[in-house]
Amino acid sequence: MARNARDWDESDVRVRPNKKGTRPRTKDRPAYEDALTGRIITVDRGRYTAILDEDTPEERIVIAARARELRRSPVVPGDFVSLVGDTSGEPDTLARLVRIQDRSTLLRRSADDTDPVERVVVANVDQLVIVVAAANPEPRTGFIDRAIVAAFDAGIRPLLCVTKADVKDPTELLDNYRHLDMDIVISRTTAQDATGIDARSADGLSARLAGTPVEELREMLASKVSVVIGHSGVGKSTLVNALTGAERATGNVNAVTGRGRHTSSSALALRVDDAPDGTWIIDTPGIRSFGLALVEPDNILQAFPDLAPGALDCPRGCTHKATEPGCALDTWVAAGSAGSAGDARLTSFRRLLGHEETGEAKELGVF
Ligand SMILES: Nc1nc2c(ncn2[C@@H]2O[C@H](COP(=O)(O)OP(=O)(O)OP(=O)(O)O)[C@@H](O)[C@H]2O)c(=O)[nH]1
Ligand SMILES: [Zn+2]
Repeated sequence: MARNARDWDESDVRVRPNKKGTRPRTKDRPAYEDALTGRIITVDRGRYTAILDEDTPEERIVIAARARELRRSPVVPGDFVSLVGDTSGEPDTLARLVRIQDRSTLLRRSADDTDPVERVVVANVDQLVIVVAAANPEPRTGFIDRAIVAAFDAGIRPLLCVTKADVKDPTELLDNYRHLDMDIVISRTTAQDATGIDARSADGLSARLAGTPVEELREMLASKVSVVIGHSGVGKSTLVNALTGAERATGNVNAVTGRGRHTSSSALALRVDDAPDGTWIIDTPGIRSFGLALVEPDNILQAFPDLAPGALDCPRGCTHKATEPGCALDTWVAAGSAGSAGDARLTSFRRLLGHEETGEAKELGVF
């Protein structure tokens, strides 16, 4: 089962327990009754950029520092936080961030599959947009499957976006995902004399993307907060820029973040253009994939809904590994119940399952 999103709050974040067992945050809370709520857009060297009074005439960007008692709690893009002190947003002012509000979802990862240390990536996102290129770089199903598992485990809806369909037909890749209830967008560039959306990439070059897929994606993002991940060079920046009008690479941050240059290594929430209020996309330049050390094996299986029913016939305690003599998944796949890509799906599932033992996933270049 997916974790219930409502079960998450900041106490799930790795905070070292207070020795006395008291929780100062709770004790201090009444003092912050006049605090204002902001949405964190980005975090950079101990400074938290928040947007306040969103979509009102008073909307403003406020920079904040964390209160002492929160020093060990990660604050990430997408977090709603309570701010006190100078929340005017005037130049050179600094507000104080006193509380991380309860999170609806929390996307975490371990640095790799054997690293139990969790890092919080983003909070309160509804969707994970997994961006892969049809070619150049070659798509890796292991990467996609791993991201789906991470999304499933966090109670976040995954979407798949395949770029560069002009370079290669992605049909074969997509055969792996036909049996999943997952929305897929196929993006491509179009001829310079055709209509489309010109968008700059991270390398400063402009590509003209076909309009229809970008509009499909824009609709899927509407009124939601989505986080995008993808390997370098897949066209993630181009896509994000097409949706937001931001030109991150050149340092011209979206109007919403206002001042200053943005270091392109930290995650940044951007408003989606021509979309309803509350439509945000969080770009994650440093994050290419997820270690799954924190994910229960059963949640890995549940993220493969084309295989999961086959495991009902497994012997009790079956680990579903390739070495299990009685694993019913082999029969399930051989019978065609998981479709024509069943073999590849089972291999991918087992590779993710085996992660904790071998580190093999990494060596095989699944990342
Ligand atoms: N042929 C083709 N090229 C594309 C497409 N989308 C993006 N590109 C090009 O691919 C290159 C990489 O695009 P970026 O947007 O910089 O890729 P990225 O995923 O942001 O890469 P990093 O910034 O390194 O993370 C650029 O030269 C783009 O113009 C596409 O659909 N088709
Ligand atoms: Zn089994």
